[in-house]
Amino acid sequence: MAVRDDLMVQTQLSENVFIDPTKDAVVIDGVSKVFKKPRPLFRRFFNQKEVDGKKLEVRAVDDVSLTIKRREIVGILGANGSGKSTLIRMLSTLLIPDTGSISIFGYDVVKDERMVQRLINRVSVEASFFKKLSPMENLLYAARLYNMSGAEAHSKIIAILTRLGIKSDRIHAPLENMSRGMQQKVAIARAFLTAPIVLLLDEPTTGLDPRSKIDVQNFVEELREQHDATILITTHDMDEADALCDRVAIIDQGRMMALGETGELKRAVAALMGREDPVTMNEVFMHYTASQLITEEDIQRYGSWEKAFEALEAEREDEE
Ligand SMILES: Nc1ncnc2c1ncn2[C@@H]1O[C@H](COP(=O)(O)OP(=O)(O)OP(=O)(O)O)[C@@H](O)[C@H]1O
Repeated sequence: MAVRDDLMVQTQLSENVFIDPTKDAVVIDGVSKVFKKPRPLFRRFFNQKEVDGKKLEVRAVDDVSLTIKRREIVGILGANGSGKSTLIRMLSTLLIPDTGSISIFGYDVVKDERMVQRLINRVSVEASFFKKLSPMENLLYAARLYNMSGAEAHSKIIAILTRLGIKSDRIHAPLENMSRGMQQKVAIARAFLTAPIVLLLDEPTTGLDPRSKIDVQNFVEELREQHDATILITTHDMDEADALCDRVAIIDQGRMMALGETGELKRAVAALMGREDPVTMNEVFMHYTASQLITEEDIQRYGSWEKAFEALEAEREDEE
């Protein structure tokens, strides 16, 4: 009887893949990841933590906590090297957190690695493909790995690639002849093919032209509507974050600096800047990733938010 009750709250997604849809899709709890920088052998021998005053460790992700509900689209925003990809890699079981825990629908990324791998799908620019083969051949290969029948896969592949704006003559031509942006679309198509439960998109629209960007963004929204997908997306494009994400997390040097709906964050930063109109997402980003958070005191001291920002950034550059 207990087993039956259990099954009632579980949804079977495919063979041996069950989720409890009432659980949070992603729970990141106090996660950190430190990388060691390469150092000369004799320094390793003496276990030095610094060389010429420079740290030999990078705290890529520093005590990050974030809970994402099913069907949410959450953006991870941060400058180059702020730790976005490291976080995504830990979510997708490619890296193990040093401290803290991550679960996907209650499955732990370390203990239940195999189940997590079935629930998530990561798209990144480093996607691996057989470059001599066409998009169709590459995607049929991927579909076979997911036990999809050839006929079902074929029609789905045509629909997705067409939807992403890839012309039919390109679908059967070698991938190596396609531009980087086009290849990225094929990587996105591969993730969409299997209608993942949790989709991790690592800078999916970087390098795409404006129309292609919109194609991808619309498709991401469709995926949520039609398949109840939960989507975590890293991007440098603030307009994209604004248009697509229910909430954004801003990270800087591995630390979570802000989390909230874009409108909420815009109003909060506008209030701090003493402005009536909401500020732009670019301004929100600049505010939370400035060398230090700009406080009301700073604004009074320097005369305006902009002047305080410039002064504090100049201080940071001097220190570096
Ligand atoms: N395998 C690794 N070994 C050592 N250091 C690493 C490794 N991977 C990442 N780092 C360092 O960790 C920090 C965070 O890197 P990460 O790639 O997560 O940043 P990011 O926000 O994704 O950057 P970008 O926007 O440029 O892709 C950087 O300082 C980077 O140099």
